[in-house]
Amino acid sequence: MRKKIVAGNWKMNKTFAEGVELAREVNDYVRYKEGAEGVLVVLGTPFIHLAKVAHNITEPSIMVSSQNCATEKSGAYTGEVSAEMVASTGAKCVILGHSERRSYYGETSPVLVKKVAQALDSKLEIIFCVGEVLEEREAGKHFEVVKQQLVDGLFNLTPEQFAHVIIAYEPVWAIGTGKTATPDQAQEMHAFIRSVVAEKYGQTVADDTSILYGGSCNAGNADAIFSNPDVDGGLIGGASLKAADFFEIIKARARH
Ligand SMILES: O=C(CO)COP(=O)(O)O
Repeated sequence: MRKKIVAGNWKMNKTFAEGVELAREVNDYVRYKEGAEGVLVVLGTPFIHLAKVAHNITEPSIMVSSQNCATEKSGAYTGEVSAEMVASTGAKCVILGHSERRSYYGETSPVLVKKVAQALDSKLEIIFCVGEVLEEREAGKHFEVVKQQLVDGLFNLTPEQFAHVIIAYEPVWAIGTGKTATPDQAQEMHAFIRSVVAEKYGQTVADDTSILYGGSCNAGNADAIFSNPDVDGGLIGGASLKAADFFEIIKARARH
């Protein structure tokens, strides 16, 4: 179902104690302060924080997520963490296909297809990231690139499986750079993504799909980005690392 979502991707930040404290603060904001009504909040923590954070969260509107999972269920894969293990912590979601994983760890679409299958097998929701690099945008290839990432990574799914996917559009040139896409650029790409989903799965499924924007989204620009009809929320990196900043973004999502 299409939802208003604000997801934090902590990336490789926060010691265990710091992460547990940040999650507690976010939980308290959502619980005791006004303004987060109707927003699904996701906390994308490092693996080692998952069990404790999932255990501590009291608010049903907060979902705990990992930032990756393995391509296999179990076995001799030193250093890997499976979707089944993630689910066993109480986490309900996994972020897959982030551009940092695609570029630094060689995650190609065939790898992502396996990870998506594992996540679905373990009943995890999936935040699936797509987005073009600067050269691709400058060459006018951004629509083509994003469509190919969707087709190659997700479109082997049945409509029932696809219902567990949230799409995050993250233009790589906007991630961690302070250079956000303009609200018009975000809307244009989100509408395009929805049309590509509609072509494959039909308009009803497309209308039910949540599409998040990510890339230098913060309390100052969230209102403008979230006011677009095809932007259902945000995937937030740097600005998710302080509870007060993150809560401002949650409130901005709730307002629109
Ligand atoms: O990559 C992102 C979220 O997944 C965005 O990161 P920033 O919000 O730090 O630009």
